[in-house]
Amino acid sequence: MTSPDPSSGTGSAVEAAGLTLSYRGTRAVDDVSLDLGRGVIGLLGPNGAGKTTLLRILATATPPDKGSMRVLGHDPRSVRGRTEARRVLGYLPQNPGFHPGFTAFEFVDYVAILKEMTDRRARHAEVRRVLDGVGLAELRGKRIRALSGGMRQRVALAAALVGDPGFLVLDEPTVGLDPEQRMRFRELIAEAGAGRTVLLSTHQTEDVAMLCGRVIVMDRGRIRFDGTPAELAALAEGRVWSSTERSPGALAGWRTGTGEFRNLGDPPAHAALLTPTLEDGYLLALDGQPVAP
Ligand SMILES: Nc1ncnc2c1ncn2[C@@H]1O[C@H](COP(=O)(O)OP(=O)(O)OP(=O)(O)O)[C@@H](O)[C@H]1O
Repeated sequence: MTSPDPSSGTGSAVEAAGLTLSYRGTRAVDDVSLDLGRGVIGLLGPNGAGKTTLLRILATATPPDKGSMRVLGHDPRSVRGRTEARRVLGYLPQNPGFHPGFTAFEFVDYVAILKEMTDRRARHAEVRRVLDGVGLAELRGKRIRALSGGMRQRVALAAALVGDPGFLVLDEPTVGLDPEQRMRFRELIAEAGAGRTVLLSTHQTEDVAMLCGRVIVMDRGRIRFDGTPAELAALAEGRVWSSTERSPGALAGWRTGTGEFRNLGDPPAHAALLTPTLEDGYLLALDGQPVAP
């Protein structure tokens, strides 16, 4: 592969400037600029924030109306640049479009064919490698319709890993997984993040807390926060407190299992402050204007 190696130096794997895309008047992505280096980067945001649209743009599945980007040095505005960018990126979409009659092997092989791996022997070796890597060596001959949700997500991840891409785009890969499957999947994502850039969209703040060195919060098409998970949690420092009744200054407050209320917002004087979580910081980042750590 001829693309720059993101593991060398401090160069960003992905650079984007002013990305904008509207759907009939709705700015799904509104002037987004990003530099993504190595590691697992979390993308959080409420429904309709524009996460999927941004991921589709970065994965070269949808061109933006405005703005520019480079994926491992390749500019997807030209056909050649797009082809090169697609060679060095892997994309796990929200709906991977499985043909349920395919086996795991056939599906990943199909994706490898789309990635223009024409040498059958080398391609099949690569399909076996990625399926082994996600723990599906034994199940590669099984039909996708017979696999559990967690196993299907592994097939989708294997497909995204074909060709050992330097940039991996994962759109809500842990949705619908039970806690054990989610934990297993986190192991695979963390492994995939070693030595490459992984952009992980999720609604699970816990995924971000467990996996990511950096988190980006998006809302209404714009980036509201970009920093470490600890910095996101710290936005709620001094703004989470417990009380015996719901406080009037609380943006959110609920009675917990202990009978005490846990409140988030503007605390009254002498409030019994609690340690904030990443979710508290996330909710405050959504509530306010763009915030810097
Ligand atoms: N193909 C489309 N046609 C029209 N509007 C769209 C299309 N795709 C997305 N949108 C709109 O763009 C906005 C952003 O949607 P997007 O799916 O990117 O958000 P999201 O953050 O991924 O949401 P979710 O977490 O629910 O997946 C929403 O207002 C959505 O309704």
